[in-house]
Amino acid sequence: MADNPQQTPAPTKDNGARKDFMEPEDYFMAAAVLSARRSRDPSTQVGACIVNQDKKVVGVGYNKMPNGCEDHMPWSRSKGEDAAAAVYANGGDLTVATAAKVAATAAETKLDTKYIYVCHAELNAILNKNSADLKGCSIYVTLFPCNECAKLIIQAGMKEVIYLSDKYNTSPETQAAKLMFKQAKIPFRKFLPKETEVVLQLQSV
Ligand SMILES: Nc1ccn([C@H]2C[C@H](O)[C@@H](COP(=O)(O)O)O2)c(=O)n1
Repeated sequence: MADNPQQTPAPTKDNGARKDFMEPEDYFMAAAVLSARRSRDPSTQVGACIVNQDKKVVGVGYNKMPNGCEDHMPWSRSKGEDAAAAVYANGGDLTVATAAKVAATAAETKLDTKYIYVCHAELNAILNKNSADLKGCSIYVTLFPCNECAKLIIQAGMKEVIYLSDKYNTSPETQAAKLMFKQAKIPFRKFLPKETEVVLQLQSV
């Protein structure tokens, strides 16, 4: 050891430290998954956790309506789907449901769906940051970023994206995001957990 001061000394004996502690990456993705649980979105809860080069969490976020708008904005995915669901719920037949869906879709305006209002998890994590900037940070996300979030991630100077789900991989938003990450040389990779499940005890232990 004295020969090479750069080398980290190997532990000489077992110091009694716990061996089954959570790996850093599992912890960061778990923080994203837990943040997602805060979302009121009825179909997809998304969480994000930003980590700096010292492996410190510097921001978390989840998909939510803008502050003050939570109780007023629609969570519908499409007006047509809602109309059809309502007809089904009332015991209506498929023909009526289909007709309702077609009519509603034709008349649909974006103002009736969540997409135009909701703030994505990544945006909120970025805005919640507790550091001056996010240069060189990694972002752990439960769903692959869309094109708009990709722009934010790139412009913030983040260095990598680690994602859990890529369920919208054929959408133009995801494809555009991947194209931009590749051009900007920001690697993205699917998260591979060491632990596949984290159980939290919220009562006193
Ligand atoms: N990277 C992403 C992608 C989507 N979101 C949000 C936006 C919506 O609230 C929800 C997706 O809803 P769906 O189309 O699955 O009903 O997820 C996000 O925060 N970050």
